[in-house]
Amino acid sequence: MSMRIGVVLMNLGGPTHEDNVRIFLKNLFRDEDIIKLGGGVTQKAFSNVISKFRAPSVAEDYKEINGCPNGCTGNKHCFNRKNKVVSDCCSPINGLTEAQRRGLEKYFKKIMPGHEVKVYTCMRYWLPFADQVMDDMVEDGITHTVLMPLYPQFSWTTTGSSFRDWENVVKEKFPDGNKPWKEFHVKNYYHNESYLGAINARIDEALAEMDEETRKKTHFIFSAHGTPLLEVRSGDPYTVEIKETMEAVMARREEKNSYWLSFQSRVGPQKWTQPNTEDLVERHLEYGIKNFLMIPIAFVTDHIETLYELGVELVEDMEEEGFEFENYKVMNGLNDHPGYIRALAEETVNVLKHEISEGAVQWDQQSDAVPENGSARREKSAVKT
Ligand SMILES: C=CC1=C(C)c2cc3[nH]c(cc4nc(cc5[nH]c(cc1n2)c(C)c5CCC(=O)O)C(CCC(=O)O)=C4C)c(C)c3C=C
Ligand SMILES: [Fe+2]
Repeated sequence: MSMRIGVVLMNLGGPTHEDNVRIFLKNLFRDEDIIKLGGGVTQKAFSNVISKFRAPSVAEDYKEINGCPNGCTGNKHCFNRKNKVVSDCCSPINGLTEAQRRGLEKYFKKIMPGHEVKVYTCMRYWLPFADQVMDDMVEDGITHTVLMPLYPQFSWTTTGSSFRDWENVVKEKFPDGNKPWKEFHVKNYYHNESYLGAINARIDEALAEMDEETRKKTHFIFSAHGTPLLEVRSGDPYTVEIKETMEAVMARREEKNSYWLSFQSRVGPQKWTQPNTEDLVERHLEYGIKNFLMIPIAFVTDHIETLYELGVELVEDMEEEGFEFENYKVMNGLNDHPGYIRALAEETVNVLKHEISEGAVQWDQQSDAVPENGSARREKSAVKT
């Protein structure tokens, strides 16, 4: 049987319509990897109540940053696409993850012309779920599966949760342990040079829109989704990996702007990782610093946390408190940046290195992440070209 590779891009997903914001949140709060209530009836009751309570205000935020204004760009399982609904309340994470899927599939056609590589998206809290993805893969005759988290840093709350969910569905679908493919996992890839290069290219794009004087006085705020401190104490590597990512990005820049790390999107009463992004910006403003480049560091697409929380809410909150910015910019998400797509391809090839013959991959030099005149240095690729 010839080899058919399936790469599964695992992400969180987001609601595609106002009517499913509540169900999306219910799915999220029911996940015992994210809210540690042990599953069972307590967790179920909690997720019912909290999702009902939270949905109306979260729906308003999604409306503000709607990712589906001209018809749905999401995956083939998208509820809107099937019913030809143009939603005014769709998370951009859906369409942008689909763009990454298409970008990677196209890239594989170029670099592995002798192999069939299909790319799928698999969302944890909204369509398509693992169950649907596996049906598609069986239909496509996949023989080798690579589980590729769209989280460069490992956390049990994100990648860990997606892997666990996948494994549960595999057990249900193939109870005799006879799944029709060999499976490979990518745990994290924050050291990947193409990934780091893509972040630096996005930083350069943002700086290129400023005059030199503004550029020099711009402070970089690397903002990551926080986690409860309890996660860190119980050994979740995410926070350390986030810090290492930031240092690796900065180590590759020739011009060193002042830079800081903070955490956003706190949910619930528990203590979360510190400092909080809004508090850190406020502290800078109090010192008279008024120029910021916000760098969403744990996220690989634009979505509610970057576009709304950083792009709208933070500025409104600071201005309400009487602060003024001279220049405030949020870096664009990596989305389908060629460097990020290449990183995903490199990590896929790396876990399959014992399965594919030498010379099967023809790396494409032109899709390198960093433009010649970028201020970031390009390091040698981690994977031989
Ligand atoms: C990228 C890393 C992420 C980590 C780590 C993470 C942990 C984490 N998240 C919640 C609760 C919520 N997260 C929500 C949205 C959301 N979370 C991430 C990423 C991480 N979460 C993304 C990319 C998104 C946005 C999805 C989109 O549609 O745009 C939400 C829903 C929104 C809201 O109600 O505010 C919740 C809730 C916890 C509790 C947690 C760690 C324990
Ligand atoms: Fe989250």
